[in-house]
Amino acid sequence: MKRGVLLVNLGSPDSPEPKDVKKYLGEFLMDERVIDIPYAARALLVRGIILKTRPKASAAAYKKIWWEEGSPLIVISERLQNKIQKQVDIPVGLAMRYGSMTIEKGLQELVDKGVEEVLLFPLYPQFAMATTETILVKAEELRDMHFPNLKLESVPAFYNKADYIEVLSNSIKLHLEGKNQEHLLFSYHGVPERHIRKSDITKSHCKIDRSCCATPSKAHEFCYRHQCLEVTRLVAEKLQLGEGTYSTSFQSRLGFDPWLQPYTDRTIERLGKEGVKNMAIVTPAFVSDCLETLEEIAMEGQEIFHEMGGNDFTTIPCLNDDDDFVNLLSNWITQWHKK
Ligand SMILES: C=CC1=C(C)c2cc3[nH]c(cc4nc(cc5[nH]c(cc1n2)c(C)c5CCC(=O)O)C(CCC(=O)O)=C4C)c(C)c3C=C
Ligand SMILES: [Fe+2]
Ligand SMILES: [Fe+2]
Repeated sequence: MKRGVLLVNLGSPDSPEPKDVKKYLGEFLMDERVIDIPYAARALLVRGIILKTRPKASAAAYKKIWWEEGSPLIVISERLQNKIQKQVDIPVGLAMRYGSMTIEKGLQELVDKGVEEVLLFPLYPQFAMATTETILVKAEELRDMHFPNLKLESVPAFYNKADYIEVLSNSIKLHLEGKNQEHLLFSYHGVPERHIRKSDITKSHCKIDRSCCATPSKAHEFCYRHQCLEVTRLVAEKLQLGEGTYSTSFQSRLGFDPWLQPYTDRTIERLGKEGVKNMAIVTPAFVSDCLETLEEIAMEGQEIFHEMGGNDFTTIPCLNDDDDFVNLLSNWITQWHKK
């Protein structure tokens, strides 16, 4: 069987104009795995409330980070794809879960190259229903509708793979050289707490308390919170970070439901108030820099820190198309191809 790979990331609007942002947010937020409430309530919330105001504000934020070549997330994902393609012998496609670079087009391009078996590669280190799961479900739906003979496999969450932790830790170390930060904050994209309970395959383990994510359980294969806390723990171990010099928080909450805590903006505020003058922040839920890292963290986060009296605020870039990350993903793809 001829094999190929489809890298899949989240997606971005076609442009930072409010009409394109509205179209993109409409598709994204109407996904039942992102806003997981019944269809009628979701439509009312998204089309009746969120899309009336958010596109203008989001478009203004996108304008601040947009590159000449396009959305950073898309441009970086394309660079990653091109570099991986140079290292592996099978076709490597790229698609986005939302927006114009659809998974359907990505699968079609691979099929046109004669591919009969596709390795779906969600570009997320941690599993979440709003990211990995929605990609896999969408790809299966498309296969059943348009490509009935195509075989699909997928790469599981890679948050705890030793070689990934090594590449991430080395990148953090490199970007912190000579920085002397007092605190390193690991900020992950948040999700509503309800998502964690829904993904708990044991239906009883996840209590979102101090101990559940540290107590071994089958639930952890699909527990976003456990997987984020593990990345922090493993990197801290590798870099020998001292107790109290690092912590974990969750960013980008939307709406009024409780999301995973502590929240990043409040944590930055607290650190500044406590007298921390020099902090750094890393965002390991994202493999590519995007709106949430370039604007929410590097711009807004920095502003909060300075307002609270902080001085140096270092934002560590995502792994993007760094050579070590390219080598890592290419190795995994080659291993799969040879199996
Ligand atoms: C209920 C809403 C949302 C959930 C749940 C959610 C989960 C989630 N998202 C990412 C990664 C990204 N999200 C990005 C932008 C973004 N996310 C939401 C909402 C939810 N995300 C919104 C409304 C937006 C758009 C921007 C805004 O209006 O604030 C991005 C950036 C995209 C870009 O174009 O740069 C990424 C990446 C993860 C990993 C995740 C769950 C783990
Ligand atoms: Fe998001
Ligand atoms: Fe847990």
